[in-house]
Amino acid sequence: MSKITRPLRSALYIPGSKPRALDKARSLPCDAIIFDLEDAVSPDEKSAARATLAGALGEGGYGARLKVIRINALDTEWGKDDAQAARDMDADAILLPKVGSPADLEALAEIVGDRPLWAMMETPGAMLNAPAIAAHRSLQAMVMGTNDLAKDLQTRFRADRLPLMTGLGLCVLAAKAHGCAIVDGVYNAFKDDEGLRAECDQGRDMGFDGKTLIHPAQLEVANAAFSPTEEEADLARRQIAAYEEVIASGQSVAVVDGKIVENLHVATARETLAKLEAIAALSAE
Ligand SMILES: CC(C)(COP(=O)(O)OP(=O)(O)OC[C@H]1O[C@@H](n2cnc3c(N)ncnc32)[C@H](O)[C@@H]1OP(=O)(O)O)[C@@H](O)C(=O)NCCC(=O)NCCSC(=O)C[C@H](O)C(=O)O
Ligand SMILES: [Mg+2]
Repeated sequence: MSKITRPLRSALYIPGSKPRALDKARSLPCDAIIFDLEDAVSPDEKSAARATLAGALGEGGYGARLKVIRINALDTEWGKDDAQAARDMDADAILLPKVGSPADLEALAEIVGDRPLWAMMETPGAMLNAPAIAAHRSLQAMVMGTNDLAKDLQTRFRADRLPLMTGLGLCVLAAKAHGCAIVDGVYNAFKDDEGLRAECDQGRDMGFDGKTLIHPAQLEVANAAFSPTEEEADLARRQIAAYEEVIASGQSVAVVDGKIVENLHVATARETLAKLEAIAALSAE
């Protein structure tokens, strides 16, 4: 069971320094907003961005969207001030970049208390320490930082992300083992819908809950890719019905479309329908 039960199909980064984008986000169809104080904000704008973000969150208006603040790492000149400021802002979680071990999360927890934490998974060390990071008591979600990971691994870009697969897989395993949500990395070419769709589909197939995004134009593709399809919903309903029928007749295995359906498949089918309901509830707000 995941520590976050609401949909996380789309998590849009918004530079904390851009009032227009901060305002626009109040009407965008994203499941989560990552208010960024790190890479999307230049060094000379860092402290002004902190104040701008505090103002925007104080004003509110972000509705049911999950609000996450990405601070700078604690070993930077801005990290501690960011953490103290974020502690007092109206947000659902604080996202720490460049997490290397649970000690990094512990250092943040010392400043922000029991606020829920998210971790950027974006270094080779983080991939190797993923299970220990996922086990931290305050951690609710992992976010892949595929740009930083590719940089540290000195990989070349490949559409199939083969060089990143080991890291992505390790983080998915660690997150699932500890009930954390996990959101895939960004797709930099924000005008390339086909490339984005392919990467979202790959992430969905791997078990990611959703995708981090850098531009509003990417929302529709990600929301669709991480929503159950009509065919999946129809199959789920038929599996549940067929299984209930065989159980009533004293058996334990049904067959639907030539494939066996056991209690574990029914659990997945129920999750599919629950996810659809959660998405519908979000859209209705
Ligand atoms: C990529 C951008 C710099 C493009 O900006 P811009 O040229 O302004 O785009 P548009 O003119 O097409 O914008 C149209 C309108 O949409 C608003 N907008 C744009 N981006 C966003 C956004 N992210 N959230 C909300 N609203 C947004 C504009 O304000 C326009 O609005 P309006 O004028 O009212 O029509 C820009 O999109 C951008 O800065 N994106 C975010 C970049 C970012 O956050 N980067 C850091 C996160 S990624 C990362 O760090 C990766 C990770 O750590 C890793 O290691 O992989
Ligand atoms: Mg990064």
